Amino acid sequence: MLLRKAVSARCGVQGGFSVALKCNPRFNSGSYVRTVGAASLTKQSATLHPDIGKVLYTQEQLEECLQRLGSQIGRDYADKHVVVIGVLKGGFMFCADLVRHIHPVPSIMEVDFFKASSYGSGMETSGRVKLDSGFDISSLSGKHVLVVEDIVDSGLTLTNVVALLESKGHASSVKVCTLLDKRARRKVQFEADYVGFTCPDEFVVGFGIDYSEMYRFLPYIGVPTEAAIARVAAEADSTRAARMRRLVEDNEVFVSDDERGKEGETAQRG
Ligand SMILES: O=P(O)(O)OC[C@H]1O[C@H](OP(=O)(O)OP(=O)(O)O)[C@H](O)[C@@H]1O
Ligand code: HPA
Repeated sequence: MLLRKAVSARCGVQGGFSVALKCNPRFNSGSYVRTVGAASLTKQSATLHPDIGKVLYTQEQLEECLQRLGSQIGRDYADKHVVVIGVLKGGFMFCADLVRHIHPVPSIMEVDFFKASSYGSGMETSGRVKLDSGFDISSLSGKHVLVVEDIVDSGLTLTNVVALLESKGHASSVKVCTLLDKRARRKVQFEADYVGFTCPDEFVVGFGIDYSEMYRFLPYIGVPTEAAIARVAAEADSTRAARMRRLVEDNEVFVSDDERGKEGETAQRG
């Protein structure tokens, strides 16, 4: 029989983000169990990452949001055959959590992922959206598609994704659920069907959302400090520059003076 001796611990992070945790000593090195709600809090939830200056949405707020969206979507798709498509990479965590909260469960619910990327390693959209060519669009025919995204910013990614699914997918319907809607940044008009939070015009990370591939793992959403942004940009620059130098030294690529200039320009933008 398991010895269930729960030890309460109170942990706090910036901005009143404070949660009561229970730690089961049987699983020693800090296996935390949440005192309320269904999802488990990890040790990370209780500790603010040093690169994060401000938490915008705590794990508890995200949990409430998942429950709200899960009920809305469950109601709307109750008797339908739905294919939930998470947009990679940023949508991986939100999509995985969302499907577990959809209630009632639709008649048939498939889950798939689709790679779309436009930000490269920087903080500004490149405006060019690369869509994954390996995805079998014909499999969507006659089904209801729900695209799940972490954030709508300029609106370019989802405009392209939805246009592609509508023109080539022959789905019965295509709707979009986004965790964050940063309306102030729109470059094209785009309205999501389900929105978690309307997000302020700040560069956010966490819960799947990255800056130069960093911070996707955070269980909350926050804003990185200026020092962290500068450090990560410098690291990305030196990695890119080192890769370029290696390729040139190994004679694997010929880089024209023009291209060297562009590389420098990209590096400055981070
Ligand atoms: O509305 P938009 O301006 O198009 O921005 C939104 C997109 O930007 C981010 O993806 P990113 O290109 O950074 O790729 P990732 O998902 O692999 O992180 C995010 O995950 C969205 O897909
Ligand atoms: O605020 C953001 N953070 C990270 N990636 C993004 N892609 C669009 N907006 C953002």
